[in-house]
Amino acid sequence: MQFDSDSDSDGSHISSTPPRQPNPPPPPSPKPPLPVSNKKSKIKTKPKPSKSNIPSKPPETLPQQDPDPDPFPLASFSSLPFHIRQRTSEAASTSSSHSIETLPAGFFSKSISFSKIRKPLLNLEASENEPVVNSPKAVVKSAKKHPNLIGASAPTPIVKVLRGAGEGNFVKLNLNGKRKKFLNKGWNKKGKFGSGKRYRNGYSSYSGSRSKRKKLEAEGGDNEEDGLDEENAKQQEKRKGWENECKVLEEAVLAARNEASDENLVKLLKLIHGYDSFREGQLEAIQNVLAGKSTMLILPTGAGKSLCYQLSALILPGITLVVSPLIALMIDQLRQLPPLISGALLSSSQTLEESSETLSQVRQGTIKVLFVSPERFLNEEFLSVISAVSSVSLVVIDEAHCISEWSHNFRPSFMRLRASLLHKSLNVGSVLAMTATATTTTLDAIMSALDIPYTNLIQNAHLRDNLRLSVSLIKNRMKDLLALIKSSPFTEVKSIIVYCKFQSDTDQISRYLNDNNIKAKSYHSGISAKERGYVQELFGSNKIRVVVATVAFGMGLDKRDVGAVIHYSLPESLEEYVQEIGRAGRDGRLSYCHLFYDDEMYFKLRSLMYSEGVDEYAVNKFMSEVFPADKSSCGKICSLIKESAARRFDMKEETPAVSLAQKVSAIAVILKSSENKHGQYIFDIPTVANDMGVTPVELTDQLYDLKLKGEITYEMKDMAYCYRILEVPIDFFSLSDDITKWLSEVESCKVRKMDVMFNAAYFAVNLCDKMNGCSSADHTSCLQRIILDYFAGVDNIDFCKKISQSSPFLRADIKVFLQSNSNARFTPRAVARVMHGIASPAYPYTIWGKTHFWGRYTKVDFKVVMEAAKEELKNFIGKDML
Ligand SMILES: Nc1ncnc2c1ncn2[C@@H]1O[C@H](COP(=O)(O)OP(=O)(O)OP(=O)(O)O)[C@@H](O)[C@H]1O
Repeated sequence: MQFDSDSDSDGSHISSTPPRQPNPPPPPSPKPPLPVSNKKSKIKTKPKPSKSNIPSKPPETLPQQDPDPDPFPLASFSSLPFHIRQRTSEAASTSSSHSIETLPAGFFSKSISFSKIRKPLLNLEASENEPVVNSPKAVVKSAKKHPNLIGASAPTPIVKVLRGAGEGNFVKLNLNGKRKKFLNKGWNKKGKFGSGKRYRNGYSSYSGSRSKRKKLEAEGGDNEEDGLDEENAKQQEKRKGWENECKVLEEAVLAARNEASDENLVKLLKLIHGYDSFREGQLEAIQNVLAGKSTMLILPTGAGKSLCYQLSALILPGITLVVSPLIALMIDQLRQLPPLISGALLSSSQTLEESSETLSQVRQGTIKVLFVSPERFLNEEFLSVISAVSSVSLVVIDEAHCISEWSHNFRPSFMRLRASLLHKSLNVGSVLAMTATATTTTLDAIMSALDIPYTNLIQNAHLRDNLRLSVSLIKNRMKDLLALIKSSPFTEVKSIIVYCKFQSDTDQISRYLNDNNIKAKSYHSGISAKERGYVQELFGSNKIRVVVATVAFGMGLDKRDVGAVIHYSLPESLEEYVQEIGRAGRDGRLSYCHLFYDDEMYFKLRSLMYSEGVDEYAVNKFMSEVFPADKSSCGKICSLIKESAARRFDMKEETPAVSLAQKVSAIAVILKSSENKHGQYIFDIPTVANDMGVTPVELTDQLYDLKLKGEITYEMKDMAYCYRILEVPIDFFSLSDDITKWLSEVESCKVRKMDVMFNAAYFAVNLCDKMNGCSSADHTSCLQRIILDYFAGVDNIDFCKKISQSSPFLRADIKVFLQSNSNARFTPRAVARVMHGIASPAYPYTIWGKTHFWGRYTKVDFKVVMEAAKEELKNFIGKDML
């Protein structure tokens, strides 16, 4: 659950299942209450939120317009405890020093595999954005034994793509100028290349000729003998050729391993990738890594960062781990791995069997590059397998900006990837952090977390110069877009991406474009994974010309001939803008990036920046949920139930549960500690685990075994974050204060990014003196300068101040609002949200959207509105109450 999804009105939104009264909650007490809740009973008794109250981020002034969720949600339950530690502990950053420890994925390895069973393959953002999650409630029903039970109940297709495992791993390799097909397999365990028998054109054709010979013999065709001999000779020649190529490669790799000279590396580059030379930054990065120097690599999008770890991995003796934020990205990178480099991926969307198989390959040393999600990386089982088996030569942190909360895409689980963990626990040779978008602040955070010295920073300009940038004020929305696409140079462009902020816009626009004879499809996280894959495929094969997408599209997309990127809505930051325009022109050809902007969208998006914030009162409330009042709670495993809807399996009863209980103690305990609803037993995993004296993972293991045997089926409900309390903080108030300040800084940082983005667009259109190549249709020069300044930390981007810092009627309006809703209780933030038209669970649009103050003050700074609300609330309910 994200903070964006809740209100702070009574602080309860921070709790896992806030009360969802139709009416606003009571006002906050002057001091946030100390923790008093009994966690266990709360978990049991918490009401399930009604659907209408499920928190929403969208601006409810336009109810259909749901901004697509950030693929990297800012904060979650799992993240906050983490930050608690970050803020309060000077100690080493391993999980054991946390006040609480979000239980690592390994701890719940079995339960994670359950969640996979429930997830469709390409529900990528969802599955990967789930941090350390367990489902504490399960519904168990004894099942009919059926041989296909698991298959039937486990529809998830295999995500792992183990190279060399089948046809799917065919990759074309340009070896010595010739393009040939291989069944991938490069290095074997001894560090030698695989034998020629994996060469597809070798043995398969060879055996083909044997069968042909048999057939001919049977037919008594004497005259064919000569032809067969000839064919055999050809095949043997081919095989020899392959063996020679292997030898050449092997020698090249060994030469580069012995001496990472420019010459040796260029030779290898040619052999492996078929390129004649390195691009800027690549050679230096590879040489650094091979010399064991941890390196920070900042290269523009599409500049070829992946190649740096691919080649290094081939040369280095041990395994290379690549930590990536999204499964889509991992799959894409795995596909792009040259065939001689054996690769696999591990993610929380795999079944137990799949991940076990991969881990066993890792144990055997047959995997050279392993892609892994950050959650998986922090999994205890994974860490122990990796540290026990292979030497880890290199850890690559892709999209490394996710480490920093000051980036546009903060991913809490990335933050736990710290030098101390990588070097102490895994004895990693070196770390390669890569990103295309990092401001100086973000860079500082990454480099300090990963202990990378500034001498090892390789940085190149942030924009490719084949991108032509332009901006205009949008007036007639879709008509302007259509006119643009139908005008030169866009009219000549084959593949176009149109980025929108809201899902509903993407559907509407794609319909509109199709109506106007432009083949388009929409893409956002609200459509099914299958459909998304289909759209991507259509676009990839040029069967549609335009994809109208939210931020969900494009990460990891390496369609080289995207000729234009159009921003229909203002991106939230220059980082996002740079990332998205980076999808264009990856083939090096001149490509066009047009940005539409307008004040209204800016105000709306700016207001949304405040939808995630929380107040100290809310933080306190959250803390009292996290840490039960019982001081002896150290070591206890607790859970906070997520609001996500439960999924159901189709369950049929055969063996009565009581009979099963006689055989299996877990079931006996479950029957005792669960309520039976329509034949289903609903229980709390941590509670049952505690009753049994086992860990939740042991319990879920047992359940999984029973499921494999077909004894039970079950589904997980009320997803929750599980954590173990390591230490109850002594000073809740200062801790809350720290957390609140931190959250407020993060919020301000996001708002600032939005302002900078708007100001850049405004400057290009209104203030640029149109020199240095800029014109009314081409803003490349000034935008490039603004972007470079921004990433370099030059802070001169306050060109215009559209947001008001005061309003004559604000106080009066707030007063009227409070008076007319005197039965409701508000915090200043809650009032400001109403005035900005931001819905929250306690103040949903369905109720509060009707007030005519809803969204009235989006042009006035949120903080100014909050201050005014605070003053009015003081007058209204008395000074002491705030
Ligand atoms: N030295 C090179 N010469 C020619 N092409 C190259 C070279 N290095 C990489 N490329 C190609 O450039 C394209 C983009 O590379 P890659 O996907 O690694 O970019 P990236 O920096 O990771 O981009 P992003 O940040 O957008 O993911 C790929 O098709 C790759 O094969």
